[in-house]
Amino acid sequence: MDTVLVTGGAGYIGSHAVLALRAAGRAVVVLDDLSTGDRNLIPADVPMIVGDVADTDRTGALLRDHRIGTVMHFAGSIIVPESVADPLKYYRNNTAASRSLIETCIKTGVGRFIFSSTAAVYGNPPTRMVTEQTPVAPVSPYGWSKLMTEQMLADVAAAHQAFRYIALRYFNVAGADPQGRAGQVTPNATHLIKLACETALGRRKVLNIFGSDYPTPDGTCIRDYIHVSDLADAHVCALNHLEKGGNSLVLNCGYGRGYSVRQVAEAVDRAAGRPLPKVEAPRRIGDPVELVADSTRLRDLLGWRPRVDDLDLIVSHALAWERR
Ligand SMILES: NC(=O)c1ccc[n+]([C@@H]2O[C@H](COP(=O)([O-])OP(=O)(O)OC[C@H]3O[C@@H](n4cnc5c(N)ncnc54)[C@H](O)[C@@H]3O)[C@@H](O)[C@H]2O)c1
Ligand SMILES: O=c1ccn([C@@H]2O[C@H](COP(=O)(O)OP(=O)(O)O[C@H]3O[C@H](CO)[C@H](O)[C@H](O)[C@H]3O)[C@@H](O)[C@H]2O)c(=O)[nH]1
Repeated sequence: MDTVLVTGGAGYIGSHAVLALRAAGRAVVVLDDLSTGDRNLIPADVPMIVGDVADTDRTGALLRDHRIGTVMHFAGSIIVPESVADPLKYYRNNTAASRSLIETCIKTGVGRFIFSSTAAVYGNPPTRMVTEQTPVAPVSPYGWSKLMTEQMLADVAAAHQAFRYIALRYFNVAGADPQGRAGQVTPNATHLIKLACETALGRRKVLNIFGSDYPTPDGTCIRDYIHVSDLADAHVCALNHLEKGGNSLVLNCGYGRGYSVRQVAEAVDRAAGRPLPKVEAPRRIGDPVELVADSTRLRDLLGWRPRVDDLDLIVSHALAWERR
């Protein structure tokens, strides 16, 4: 079996994909510039090249030398408000860097590509449940930078028969490896479950609840939180699909049910054994009211079966990681 290249493999989600690939018996090589990642998140015997995916000479040599058959492309910049303040960083490190990497794949004959996309491509969707047919309408440069990469992949796959891809649109990724081998280290992360756990451990004074007047049962926003290990498994399913000759796909990744900000905070209270300090704050600009993934296609087309679909488990794994 061919080796899999995991770009951004020293980051939060990529490191869990490395663990899932190894558990599936696959050979893996990581390419990461360590701008936000950490070498310690991946097993010591996984080869890691420190470099930028946009460095075409180095990446081309890597693809050839390691006989890479599939690229899983996690590397990128991920902070939505930062993308509003510095859009060119996102069009460089997400869109342009992905263009370079895709071109290197075409030049070296790598025919399978699995891409980390995002629910941010939907912007503020008109319906509660989001299917892959829901119109895309990003509201941030981050969302656009990812949608442009999806479009490149579709165009390149149409032009080159030997190239197939799967774009996985992640909803809210959370939790940590149940065995404590990896978790979120991303600096300046703005994610609710990470911040709530940091607050529960006294590293932050208070958890802001951004908006409590939304048209939802408890007034706070609703999201579909997917355990990072289940998401990592979805990548192994995607790899199997492409290796069996399956066609290119765009797939939502979530569980299909949502929790409110307050419900998440209460789950952190339960995991920590005491209530964390919370304060009601104004709405955060750009937040959609409710984002829940219809993940029927992921289940039906890839045979994905979640193993940790439980908010209390997600939160307890995230808290255990923060305590480490
Ligand atoms: N975390 C989420 O909730 C979420 C949601 C949707 C999509 N995504 C996507 O998933 C992917 C992984 O996100 P994450 O949460 O693991 O973030 P992360 O910051 O932990 O990981 C990104 C990794 O990529 C590396 N990197 C960044 N730019 C690089 C470059 N040019 N060349 C080589 N390496 C580079 C970083 O050092 C880091 O290890 C990203 O593409 C992100 O957009 C994440
Ligand atoms: O301290 C906080 C942090 C977040 N929230 C709220 O919690 C919900 C979830 O917020 P996150 O920042 O955890 O996640 P987002 O839904 O904003 O965005 C995440 O999911 C998106 C896809 O849906 C993108 O992929 C993006 O990269 C990723 O951060 C939102 O209503 C937000 O307002 C708070 O109330 N307080």
